Amino acid sequence: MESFEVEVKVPGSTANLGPGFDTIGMALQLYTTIKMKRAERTFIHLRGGNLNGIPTDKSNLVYQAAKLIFEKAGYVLPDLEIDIESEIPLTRGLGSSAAALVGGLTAANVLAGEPFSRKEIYDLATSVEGHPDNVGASLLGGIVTAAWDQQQVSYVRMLPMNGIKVVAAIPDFELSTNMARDLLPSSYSREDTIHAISHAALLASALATGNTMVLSQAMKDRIHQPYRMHMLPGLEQLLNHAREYGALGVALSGAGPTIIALTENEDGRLPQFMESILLEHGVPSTIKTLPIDTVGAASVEVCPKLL
Ligand SMILES: Nc1ncnc2c1ncn2[C@@H]1O[C@H](COP(=O)(O)OP(=O)(O)O)[C@@H](O)[C@H]1O
Ligand SMILES: N[C@@H](CCOP(=O)(O)O)C(=O)O
Repeated sequence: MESFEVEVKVPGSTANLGPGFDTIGMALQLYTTIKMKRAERTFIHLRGGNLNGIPTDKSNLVYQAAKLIFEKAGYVLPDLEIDIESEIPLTRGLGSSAAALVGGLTAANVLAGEPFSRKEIYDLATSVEGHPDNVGASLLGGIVTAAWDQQQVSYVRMLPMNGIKVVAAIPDFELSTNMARDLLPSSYSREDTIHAISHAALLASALATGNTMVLSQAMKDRIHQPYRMHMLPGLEQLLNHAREYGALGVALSGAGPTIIALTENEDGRLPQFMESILLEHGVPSTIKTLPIDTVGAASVEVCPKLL
C-alpha cells in the first residue's frame, strides 16, 4: 500500500455550559492540528509554545489513541511519525485532551483505511475520556448533547444560534480535569437532582430553538460548579454580575479553570469586566473571544507526490 500523510484539524471545546455536566459540549474555534504518517521509527514532534511538558515518547495521548485504532482493527501497529501543534491551552478546561484524543483516533483511522465509522470513533473516544461532552464537540463541531450508557453514545448535534460567541477568561494557572472531578460528591439530594434535570433540559431546548432569553437561568448549575468554586476565585462574582455587561449566561468551562460567557455583543465591556474581576481576585488571565466551530474534526490526506 502506498504511504500517505494525514492531517487532522480538531477544535477545542467548552463542556457542561453549567448544568450539562458530562452531557453538553460546544466546539470552539481554537484548534489542535495533528499530522501522522507511517515511518521507519516512531517519532513525535511538538510545535509551538502550548505543548510544554507533553511527552514525546509512546505514552503521548495522540500516539496512544493511534495505537488503540490499529489494535482494535486487528492490524499490526506501524511505526508512526506524528507532528502536533495546538492553539488550545493545556489543562484549562478547553478540551485539549479531548481534541488530542479525537485527533489521534481520527488520523489513525484514516491511515488504517477507515475501519471505524465516525459514530464508532465517538464511542471509542467516550470510553477513553469517560464522558461524551467534550469529545463529541471536538469530533462533530457545533453543540452536542449526549448520553453514554458505558458502551454507546446517543447524541444530537445542533448548529449554534446566529451571532452567539464565547468569551473565555483563561486563568494563568492549570487545573487538571482528573483533579477537578475528584472534588465532586458521589451523590446528590433529590432537590439538586431535580434542579439539574430541569436546568439541563431548559438549556438544551434553549440552544436548539435559539431562545437566548432563558440562557442566564438555564445555565445555573448545582452539580459541579459549587464544588469547584473554591478553586476559582472570581467565578461567583462573574456568575452573579456578568449579565450586566452583556453576558447571556456564564459557566465554568469544562472542569475549569477557564470561565466562559455566551454573548451576542461585539463591544469590549464583557471581556474587560471578566479580566478585571479575575485580576481583583489575584488571577491574571488571557481573554479570548471565540466563535463556535461548526465543522468538528476534519481530515485531509496528503499524497506522497505533494509531500
Ligand atoms: N496535543 C496533545 N498531545 C498529547 N497530549 C495532550 C495534548 N493535549 C493535551 N494532552 C494531554 O491532556 C492533558 C490535559 O488534559 P486535562 O487535564 O483533561 O485538561 P483539558 O481541560 O485541557 O483537556 C495534558 O496534561 C496532556 O497529558
Ligand atoms: N464534564 C467534564 C468536562 C471536562 O472537560 P475538560 O475540557 O476540562 O477536560 C467535567 O466537567 O469534568
